[in-house]
Amino acid sequence: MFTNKLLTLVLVVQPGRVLLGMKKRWFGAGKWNGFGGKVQPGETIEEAARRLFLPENCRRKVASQWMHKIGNITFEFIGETELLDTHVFRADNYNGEPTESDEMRPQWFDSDKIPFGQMWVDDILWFPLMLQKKFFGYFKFQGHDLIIDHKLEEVEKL
Ligand SMILES: Nc1nc(NC2CC2)cc(N2CCOCC2)n1
Repeated sequence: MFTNKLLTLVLVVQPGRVLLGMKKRWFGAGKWNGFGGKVQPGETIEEAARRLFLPENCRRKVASQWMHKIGNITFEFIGETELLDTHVFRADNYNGEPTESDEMRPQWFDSDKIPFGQMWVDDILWFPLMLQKKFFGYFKFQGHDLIIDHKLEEVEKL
């Protein structure tokens, strides 16, 4: 019997570069990743993605279509009953200046120099899809560094 934890992940992709953040604490600390986290009770997945990515003073200024959903990845960890149901968005029209927070230290990376060695091990598998398509993914992990099984499927609609 599994329970689902709803999570968001926002990637800012611009011509030739991707914005990532160095996670400074808690789950995934020490890894580069997109921006996101837990969906709170009473908010939609999209509202959570905005809240977790946009600083409070910018939220009103950014139109709702500033991001679009491009993926949904389910992570299972052997021996654990909670699945991470992660909803992935791209925010290509974001032209703000990313600022460091308690959680994340932002940095731009050339698209051909993504630091996969310092990221979750699944990222190298789905990032190429994220740049072009929409996709469903499923990853079964043993611990946090070993992928036992995975599926990736490009889709027209999520
Ligand atoms: N890129 C990435 N890869 C993940 N892999 C699974 C842990 C093994 C999780 C994850 N996030 C989960 C937490 O919320 C942000 C995104 N983000």
